[in-house]
Amino acid sequence: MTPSRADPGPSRRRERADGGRATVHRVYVKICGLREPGHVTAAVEAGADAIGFVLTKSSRRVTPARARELASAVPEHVLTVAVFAGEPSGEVRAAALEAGVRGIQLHGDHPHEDFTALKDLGLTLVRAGAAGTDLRCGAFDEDLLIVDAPRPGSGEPWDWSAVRGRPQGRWMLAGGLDPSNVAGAIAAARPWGVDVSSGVELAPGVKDAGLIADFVTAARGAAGTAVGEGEGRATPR
Ligand SMILES: O=C(O)c1ccccc1NCC(=O)[C@H](O)[C@H](O)COP(=O)(O)O
Repeated sequence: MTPSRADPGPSRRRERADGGRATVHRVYVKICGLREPGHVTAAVEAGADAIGFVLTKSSRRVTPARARELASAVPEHVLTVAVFAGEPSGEVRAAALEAGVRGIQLHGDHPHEDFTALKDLGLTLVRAGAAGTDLRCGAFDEDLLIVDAPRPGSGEPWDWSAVRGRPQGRWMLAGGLDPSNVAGAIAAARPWGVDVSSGVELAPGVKDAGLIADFVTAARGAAGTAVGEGEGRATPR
């Protein structure tokens, strides 16, 4: 992984009310399930770090060809990710190459071997699962980890605070986030980044540019956990 792809930039030192100094980490933001060029532009202009295209069974599904079309408009500094859930690694490989994305997200019960089988592509690998999975980013040789609700893409909130201090490394919180609750969720779970789909939609699969901008602004107003400090302590890849 090229560091800039998933690098949130330098943490800032902020003066605390008691005169001490706290490190404020710029929260990494991924907007998932995009299907329209206008929404891709909205996410890029809002300052998203990563954009996801769902290539698995979902109301948000796009074809690899459509994902390629959408990804072609995304600048280099924004990570483009193809999302899969349960497909064999050979199928994932072919679809991701056709889509021309820079990252692959495997959701759910993909075994370690699937990540190993895709490693030679040189793409950013993202592992996603619910809180019961291994919460160490890198445990499956992945570059980024998403800790999600039991039903991905459902928009259902869960007890985000339950994982506070448990995941290690570059991990994103997901599941039921929206512009109104993302700052509270970040305060509760102290993730390195956040990922959203339903919370920036008007209806399943229908994104809204205003909600995307509101979400990025709200997330960026919150202080995330820098990897290697406090609850986020880990050795990132
Ligand atoms: O978005 C989907 O429809 C989807 C379907 C199957 C596997 C994964 C899917 N989405 C993956 C994501 O990364 C979502 O952004 C994440 O689950 C959060 O979704 P939401 O609760 O809707 O914000």
